[in-house]
Amino acid sequence: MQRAGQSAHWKTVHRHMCKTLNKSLSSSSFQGLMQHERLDALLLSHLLATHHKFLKNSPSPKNEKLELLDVFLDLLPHDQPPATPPVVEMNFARFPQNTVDAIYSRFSNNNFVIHSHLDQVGHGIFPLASRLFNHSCAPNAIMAFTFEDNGQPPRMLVRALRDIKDGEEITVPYFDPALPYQRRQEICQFSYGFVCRCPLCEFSKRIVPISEPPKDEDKEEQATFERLLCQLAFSNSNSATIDWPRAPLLPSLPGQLTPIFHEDYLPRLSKRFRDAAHDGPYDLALTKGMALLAAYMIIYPPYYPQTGTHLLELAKTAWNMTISDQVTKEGEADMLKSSRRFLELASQTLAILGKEGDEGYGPAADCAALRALLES
Ligand SMILES: C[S@@+](CC[C@H](N)C(=O)[O-])C[C@H]1O[C@@H](n2cnc3c(N)ncnc32)[C@H](O)[C@@H]1O
Repeated sequence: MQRAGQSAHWKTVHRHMCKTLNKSLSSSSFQGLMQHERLDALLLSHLLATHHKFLKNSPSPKNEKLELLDVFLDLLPHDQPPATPPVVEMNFARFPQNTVDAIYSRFSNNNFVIHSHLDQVGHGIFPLASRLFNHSCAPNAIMAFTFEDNGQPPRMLVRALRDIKDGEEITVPYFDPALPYQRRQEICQFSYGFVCRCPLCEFSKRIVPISEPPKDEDKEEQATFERLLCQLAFSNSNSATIDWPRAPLLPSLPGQLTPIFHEDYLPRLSKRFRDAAHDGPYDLALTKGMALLAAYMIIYPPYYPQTGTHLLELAKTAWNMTISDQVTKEGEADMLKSSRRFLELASQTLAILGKEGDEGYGPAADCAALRALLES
């Protein structure tokens, strides 16, 4: 059944693209595009090939594919899409520029990144979501995706991160809100054609240019910085009793801590955490991991998926500490409590994202495996 479907699809659409595809993909104009523009070029060309085929052969308004294209063309266009849309060369005459422009101006504006456990796996248009959900870097909901193993496209689910009041707008993140401010504004402006005025962007706008974070060589300055960060995010220093902040932390962020928004800060800190969590020493991993968790609690809303996956890594690191030779008997009991608490918060958080298609692997399975170890 699936094979027959694929072969029909090839006849209708792929043959228009594929004969010239290899030549096109190796051309200097295609190679000069950014990674996401290449993906857009392929998707856009596919859409144009579909449009071409069905308009040419079946102009009846009852045609299902044409109706889908009508839905697509009814979406909000980008005011000023790039002058030259990226298009892969195809096996038929050039499209009229106004057709390409009409499609492209709706294309990037309504594209969503499809992810599985936060790894980007593609782009997609979901017409209902495209009509309903605006972006915020301080969203009250997230998008999750489910993947069925039956050749059907992924399904998008929108899940609330907290109670949403009657009449309050439901907003989702179109990209990772922890990206540097300038990068976030570029994506909003160039891909979607708007200026983001969410609380995180309004705050970020006031603190540019952002001062440099303490350097790795400045151990003392760095330790003071991380202590301050944890004091702001956690009401006490005991990792076994940490919780989500009761109110947003951003408004009370002192000036000394604004370097957490510097473009180098999060990538450097998460690398130091990952390296130490992998190779040890685990006490260093926990110090860096707590500082990173504190930064996430300031930047992301509570129960945000990225914080959930980090909490899971912290739970694993605390468990590894208990079975290492770095810990005393008393310290071991404390680390077990911390690991349980990290795992509890991680499980609550990742439950909101859901399984994203996995069975037997992925964060849900990791949580179950660690829970079994902690209960043994
Ligand atoms: C996926 S659509 C969202 C639904 C759209 N507002 C509609 O009415 O069809 C994306 C477009 O909505 C607008 N948009 C999304 N988030 C916005 C925001 N935070 N501020 C202003 N405009 C926004 C932009 O025009 C963007 O290109």
